[in-house]
Amino acid sequence: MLLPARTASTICWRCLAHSKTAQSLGRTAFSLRSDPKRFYATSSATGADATVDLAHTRNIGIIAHIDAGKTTTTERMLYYSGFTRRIGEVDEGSTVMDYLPAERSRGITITSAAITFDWTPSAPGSQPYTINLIDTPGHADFTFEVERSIRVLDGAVTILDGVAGVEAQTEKVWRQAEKYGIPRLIFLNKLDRVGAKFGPTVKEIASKLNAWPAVLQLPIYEQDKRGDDIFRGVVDIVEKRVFLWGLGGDGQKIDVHNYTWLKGEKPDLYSEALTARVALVELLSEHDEELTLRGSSEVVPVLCGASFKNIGVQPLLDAVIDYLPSPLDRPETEISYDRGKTKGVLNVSGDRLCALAFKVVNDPKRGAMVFVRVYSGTLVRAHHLYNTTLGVKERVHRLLKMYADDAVDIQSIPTGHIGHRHSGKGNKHHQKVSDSFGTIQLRPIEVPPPVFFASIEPSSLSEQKPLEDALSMLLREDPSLHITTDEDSGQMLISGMGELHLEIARDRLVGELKAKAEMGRILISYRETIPSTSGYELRTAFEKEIAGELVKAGCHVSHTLTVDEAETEHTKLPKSIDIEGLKGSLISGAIAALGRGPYLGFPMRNTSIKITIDPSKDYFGTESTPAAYSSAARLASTTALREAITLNEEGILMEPMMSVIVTVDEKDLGKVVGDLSSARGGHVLELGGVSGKRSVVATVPLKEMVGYLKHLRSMTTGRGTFVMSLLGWERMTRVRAADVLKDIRGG
Ligand SMILES: Nc1nc2c(ncn2[C@@H]2O[C@H](COP(=O)(O)OP(=O)(O)OP(=O)(O)O)[C@@H](O)[C@H]2O)c(=O)[nH]1
Repeated sequence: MLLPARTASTICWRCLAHSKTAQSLGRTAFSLRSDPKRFYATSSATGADATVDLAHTRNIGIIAHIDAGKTTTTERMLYYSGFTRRIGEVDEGSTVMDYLPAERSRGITITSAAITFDWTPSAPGSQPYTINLIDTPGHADFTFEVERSIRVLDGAVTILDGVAGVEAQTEKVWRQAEKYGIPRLIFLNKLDRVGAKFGPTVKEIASKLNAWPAVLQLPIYEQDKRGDDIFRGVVDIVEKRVFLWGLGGDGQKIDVHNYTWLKGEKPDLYSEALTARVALVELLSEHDEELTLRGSSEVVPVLCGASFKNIGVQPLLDAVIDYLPSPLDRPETEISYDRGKTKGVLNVSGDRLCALAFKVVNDPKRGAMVFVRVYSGTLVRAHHLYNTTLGVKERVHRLLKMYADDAVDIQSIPTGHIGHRHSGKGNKHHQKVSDSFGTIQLRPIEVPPPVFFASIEPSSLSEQKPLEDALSMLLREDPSLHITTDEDSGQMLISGMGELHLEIARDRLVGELKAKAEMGRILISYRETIPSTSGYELRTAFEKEIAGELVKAGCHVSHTLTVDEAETEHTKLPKSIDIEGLKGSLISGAIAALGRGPYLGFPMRNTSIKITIDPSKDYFGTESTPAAYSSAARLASTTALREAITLNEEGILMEPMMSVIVTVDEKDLGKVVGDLSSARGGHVLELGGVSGKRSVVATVPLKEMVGYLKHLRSMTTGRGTFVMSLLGWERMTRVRAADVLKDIRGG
């Protein structure tokens, strides 16, 4: 059987992208839609940018485990496309994509940067393509950042470290991309490193990523004078060509040979290439039809190279064009709506503007910038939009095309494109409009619960306001950071996904946002609950002078061990009472009490509060205000919860339990398993992996995982890696809880 010609194979691969069926959809932090009543008619106006040909556009992301080489590869892409004049290096802190000072100093990506550049594929007669690229972070603390970017992409390049293979965080981001139906291709990087293994890594792609690897290239090595293997280039299985890169150059000079050369120079590799081609043809013929029918199997193109040595990046860019879909190739986007009685799903299409604001970045020069992906219609400068999250009408002040931290003003962002909206001077001029749309959700993501926290304090009283402003800016950028203020002491607590997450938040607050503040020790964020035996009821009356007026309210509270929610129940209320308003006040009071547990001030879990009002016993005088009812509910709830835990202190603290995946060499497996299960109190659930590299899946309390990376490295001579994610909270024994108490109180 013959492999289809280049165009035919491209079409075949495109079918693959097409075949991704129903996409998940949902909630978003913020989505935009033109106000159809007034602005629909004009929203299809075009600017210069609206003419961009969608078939010649790719919206792609670069995803991988930490340090696989995402930024290094992206910097080469920018260089070969002519976008930059010199290659930025992670190790020198000179990259375009990692432009934040915190990123450059640590050599890691923290926030997804977006960039637009053109690439003309190497096939003769090719037209230029526009690539909108997002480089995502690899560290597990920033998984939320990856997810919110992935959901707006049409395709992703997954980078693997040729020595480490498929690492745990790669599996995680791979599954995230799968969730949103994003077609992927794989770039097997770092093949220049000693210990790089092409074949075993391809096998790992099949076993760990559950994908069918379609090997499109094979690596070529040459021996130097000392007999060491030097990575020189790739054999292109599809085009039947050989690409060799000059050593030490900028990667622009590529020697191209045909198979006759390969047969003469490297007969073994030649026969491997023939076998690989047969395997590729068989794989394609097996999956081409099936894929469209089943849509569940994944055939993934695999390419190889060494970005740092400037090898393999140009063919990778060609592959992005050939094998990843354009916005036109993607299934129609769906939005779900909920207007109370009517709920449903709509396809987004036509001229009507529908865009998703998927991220906010505070630019030191330009202020708040909103990343926007347009799904239908055209986003035009100076037009008005309806913000479905806030229920307000907004004017588009400026539109920009971003080049990492540089920007160019544009008139419009057409369907299928990613751009930036300058958010103007906040929302204060936005006009509230009646919400005829109800709740509209487009590709929702969940903000994960924080598991670490620290106190944060201004250096002086006068710095309080600037600190609060800086924090609100940081929170706008990163919804996985949370701020809570202790109502009694006024102390602010910042919480987030991990130690690194909070350390970086601190560095950015003090460095970039110039806040004069101190952050306390980073501690684990526990949860509180009530004893399993408790069933406590309390009636409370609230009487207080607020702004010179005496206000009164009362209610009756009971709580049970169930799920996290506050319930209210009211009977026989006088007609004059606004039940809905009252209910809201009581709920907000109860929620405030649940947000700050009575034991150590951590949020409550698995606790339900029931509030009942008896008009014959509780206050309903003119002195009763909503604020008074809210305070009464808070007071009653807190007191009832406090009473419950003094009756029985056992098991009222809950700790985060983590799902941990550790990857180690075979020889270190025993040590690592022993350490996890005995020293750290974990449960080892599964041992996996083959050919010398093994993985351990375990559940371990987060408390025991603090500082684990350092320990793992010392146990495994630096070769072990791990990722973890939150599994849930578990009640702590009295002994473990006592340790926590001691630690928090500094005893
Ligand atoms: N030998 C070798 N080193 C590489 C290669 N590609 C990247 N590196 C090095 O690997 C390290 C990590 O590279 P990055 O590009 O920062 O990796 P990343 O995936 O962007 O990392 P995060 O953004 O922090 O997740 C740097 O020291 C690079 O110089 C390669 O092909 N060969």
